[in-house]
Amino acid sequence: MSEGRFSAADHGYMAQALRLAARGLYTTDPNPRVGCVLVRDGAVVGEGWHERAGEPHAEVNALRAAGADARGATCYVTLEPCAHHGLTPPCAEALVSAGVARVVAAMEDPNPAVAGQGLARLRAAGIAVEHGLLADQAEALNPGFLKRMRGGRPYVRCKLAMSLDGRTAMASGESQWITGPEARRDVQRLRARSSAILTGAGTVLADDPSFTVRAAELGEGEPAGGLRQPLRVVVDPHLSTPPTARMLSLPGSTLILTTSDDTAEADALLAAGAEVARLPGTPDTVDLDAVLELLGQRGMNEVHLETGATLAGAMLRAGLVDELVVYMAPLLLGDGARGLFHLPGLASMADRVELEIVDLRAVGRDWRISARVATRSAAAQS
Ligand SMILES: Nc1nc(O)c(N)c(N[C@@H]2O[C@H](COP(=O)(O)O)[C@@H](O)[C@H]2O)n1
Repeated sequence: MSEGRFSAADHGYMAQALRLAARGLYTTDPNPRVGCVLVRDGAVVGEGWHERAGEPHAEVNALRAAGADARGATCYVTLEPCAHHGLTPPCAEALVSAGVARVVAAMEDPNPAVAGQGLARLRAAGIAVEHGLLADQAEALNPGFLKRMRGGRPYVRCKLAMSLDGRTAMASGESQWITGPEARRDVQRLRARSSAILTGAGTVLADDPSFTVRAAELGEGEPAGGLRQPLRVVVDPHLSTPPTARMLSLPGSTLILTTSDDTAEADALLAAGAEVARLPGTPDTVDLDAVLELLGQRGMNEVHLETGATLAGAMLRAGLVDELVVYMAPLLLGDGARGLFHLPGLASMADRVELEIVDLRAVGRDWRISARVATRSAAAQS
């Protein structure tokens, strides 16, 4: 739907609502990031954003701020107001009760519990309702929530760091530190916005990573209410993660996904604080479709894939990666050093993986390249 029918003032207020929504970037999971602005007689009378699941939605926070001034106001909201009773009551009812005159939503909510019913409820109450203003920006705020609501699976962002000659580590495996401190801080932001960090047992064995979000490195101050730690998920067909792995003793939870039925190893991991789940696959591989299916069922929106060339290559080949974020450092690591993806069987140009670079920027002394991958579901639609 064309955005041309909206005024410059409409655009400005929706842009303000989008900025408010972004304040929930690290905190709203598994809920979407949503912002709301109430305007009456050319003045903002209330604004709000959704901060945390179980707490008031953006519209309710804006209505509370506006009080009686909400009557006759226009509500600019970045996602269709909800119509259902979830953890909180329906926002559409609250907007009707407050007497708002017009609602402009950036986009419809694909949550099957909402899906147009919020807008319909407002229209039924005689409120002027429009949607489709700055919809692309609203969509970009919540890639994981929207993908999960539409298809049940999370959005997968694969983070990689490489030298200018495309290497991730020396042949010996030595890899610390390819990128500079600014890029590492940027990675903390990617982790902090994610529901889960997905890795392979090979990475756990080689690097003993912590995979935590650390307030001191995030560089944005700790959100009120504390930092949310993404769920750490290890793809581990042989249950080779040691119970002494560093991540098991750090804040947050760890889920080990395996095809092994070795109960002694599973019990040792359980005793160390991990959760162990069995999935389909072979003795040497966990079915990666089943991994994403499970994470979607568990309400994971954005999955941050931080792993070695084997799992990264398998995810890419299976069409399960939505976005690559590659940090390129001004270094040459030379022959014999390791590459980004293990892609066996990619033999001819017909097998190539197509990417679309959507953003390129300097991060400290490094470059960050963000690229969209043609995923299996997108390829099937084209
Ligand atoms: N329009 C709108 N504004 C917000 O601030 C929201 N958080 C949502 N979320 C939608 O409602 C569902 C969550 O409802 P509860 O918090 O459990 O009541 C979420 O799945 C979205 O569909 N919408």
